[in-house]
Amino acid sequence: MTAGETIRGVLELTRPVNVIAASVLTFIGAFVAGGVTAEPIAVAAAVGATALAVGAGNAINDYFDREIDRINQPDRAIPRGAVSPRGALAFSIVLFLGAVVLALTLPSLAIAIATINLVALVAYTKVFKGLPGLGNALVAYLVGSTFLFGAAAVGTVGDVGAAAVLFLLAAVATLTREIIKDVEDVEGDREEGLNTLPIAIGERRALVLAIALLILAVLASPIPYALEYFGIAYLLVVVPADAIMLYAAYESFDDPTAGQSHLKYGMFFAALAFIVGRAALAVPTIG
Ligand SMILES: CC(C)=CCC/C(C)=C/CC/C(C)=C/CC/C(C)=C/COC[C@H](O)COP(=O)(O)O
Ligand SMILES: CC(C)=CCC/C(C)=C/CC/C(C)=C/CC/C(C)=C/COP(=O)(O)OP(=O)(O)O
Ligand SMILES: [Mg+2]
Repeated sequence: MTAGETIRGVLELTRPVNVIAASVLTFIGAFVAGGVTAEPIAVAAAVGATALAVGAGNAINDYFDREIDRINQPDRAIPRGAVSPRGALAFSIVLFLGAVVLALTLPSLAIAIATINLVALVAYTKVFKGLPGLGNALVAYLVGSTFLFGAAAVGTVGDVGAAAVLFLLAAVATLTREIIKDVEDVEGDREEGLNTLPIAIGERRALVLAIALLILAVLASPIPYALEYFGIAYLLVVVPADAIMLYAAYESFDDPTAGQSHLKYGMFFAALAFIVGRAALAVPTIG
């Protein structure tokens, strides 16, 4: 294994796309709370803590999942031999420590959220992942919590309503995708004795539950506009995002791999709608 292959493997452990996406969500939380210009250092610390925490959580997940991934995802860094299990664990610990250092510079509510999240990230794979629906719900909470964390980092959760609505929309959409991902991973999860939701209630029932949850989130997606948290530009972006997410969930009945992947694109597009919607409020002509 060359040094370049090892470095690529280590970076891969963090799942950099998710690191960037989750960091953007934390920034949106601070943005919606109106604190980005007032508290730029705190926003930077919160975004940095999120990035390190997500990288750490993904790396420790791959460390604990190394045997499952030999079945489900053999091309991942540890099963393909690019990174040793011990190396992955050590890397994760360093990232977790960095997240703690940055989080400790923030207000107490943000520190409390970070503490809960960091413990959850360590515990997820070994404690919650194999419990039907609970592991999915924990990941959904973690994604949604970024909005609360960003708002808390700037010293105010602002209008709690705005952060709470974004929390719920992101959490429910993530819960849908996590269930679909578990349908995709049924073979390896069953080999490892994990009692995930699709294994507990059946793959089709799990997919029906997943799409039902997403429909609820899509029906609720105009709320940020209706409550005037976001401008009309939000609707122009979130409606196509909703369509992509609904199609992806429907697609999952035949192809959960394609469905969960396309659902992620729709979710990222929805996150863009949050940014555009809030920015539009600052420009009265397109508010
Ligand atoms: C209806 C509506 C408007 C919903 C809002 C949807 C929204 C904005 C969701 C946020 C999704 C997002 C940007 C998440 C950040 C990326 C992330 C950390 C996802 C969770 O990762 C766990 C996942 O199991 C990792 O698997 P994979 O993505 O395949 O590596
Ligand atoms: C705000 C702070 C301090 C932290 C935020 C933490 C966030 C946003 C976490 C997002 C979710 C995340 C990174 C979870 C880590 C565990 C993980 C990778 C779950 C999914 O893994 P598996 O269920 O094993 O499925 P795959 O490994 O096949 O993707
Ligand atoms: Mg895993």
